[in-house]
Amino acid sequence: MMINEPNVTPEPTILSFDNLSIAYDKDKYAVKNVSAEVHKNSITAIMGPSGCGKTTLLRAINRMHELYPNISTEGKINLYGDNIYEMSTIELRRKIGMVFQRPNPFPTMSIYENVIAGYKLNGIHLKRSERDEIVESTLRDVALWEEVKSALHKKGTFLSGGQQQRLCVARALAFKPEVILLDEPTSALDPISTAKIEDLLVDLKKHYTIILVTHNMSQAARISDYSMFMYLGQLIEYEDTKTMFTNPKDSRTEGYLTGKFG
Ligand SMILES: Nc1ncnc2c1ncn2[C@@H]1O[C@H](COP(=O)(O)OP(=O)(O)OP(=O)(O)O)[C@@H](O)[C@H]1O
Repeated sequence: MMINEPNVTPEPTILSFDNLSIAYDKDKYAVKNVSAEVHKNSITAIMGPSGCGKTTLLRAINRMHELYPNISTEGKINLYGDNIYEMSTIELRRKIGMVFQRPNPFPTMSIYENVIAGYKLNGIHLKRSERDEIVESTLRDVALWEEVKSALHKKGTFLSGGQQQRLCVARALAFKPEVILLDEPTSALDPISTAKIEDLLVDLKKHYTIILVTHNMSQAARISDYSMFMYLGQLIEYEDTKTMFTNPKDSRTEGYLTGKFG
């Protein structure tokens, strides 16, 4: 398996989890006492068996988990030291964008409208020239511009699955967020589209911080700088990816990585 080499100097912290616990129902914790610091301009993979709390932890970072009715959250998440639970969700979601498992461009919107959908939904008016600039530069960032520049006013859903997912990454990037969250972004894609998304993420970490939930261990090994292993809601191990894959400290991490469960 190809394993990403660790960076020589660790990047500064951008985001920290401070004793975070989340329960969907009273006393039924999906995330338990998670404390960790996420490094800026790097890719952090969250791994672990089904139901271990990966998606809940990821959604807590832009407060999407609050959409569930009886959810309770204890502890804090800080972005550059500021508690995200004290920010407005609008402000927070401009700083922390999200890409989902299945490509989900807004079906009634064109490619062009999808890229700038966040501005429209937030009632932010842009001049035509500003819109054009954001659409072109963001589509260039996700390596989609050349493929779609003559079809900008066609529906986003007319694109292939891999192109649609790059469009969804573009939609998340249009506000120039600090952090991009991705929940198994390639699990619905073929190997060629998956490789393109992986290359894109490695390229994007120069300007953004990326947190990725993945079931695909080789993907985590290939592209992530840091790996978290979760089990029954707890963060069992968090290391640079090379250490995690070559020298896991906890027997549960080792068991997962060697395919004993998952
Ligand atoms: N909406 C919900 N209501 C109640 N319990 C939930 C809800 N969503 C998740 N859970 C529970 O919380 C725990 C963590 O789920 P979560 O989806 O975060 O795990 P996951 O590691 O992302 O799983 P998977 O890999 O299968 O997507 C599980 O026990 C799950 O059953």
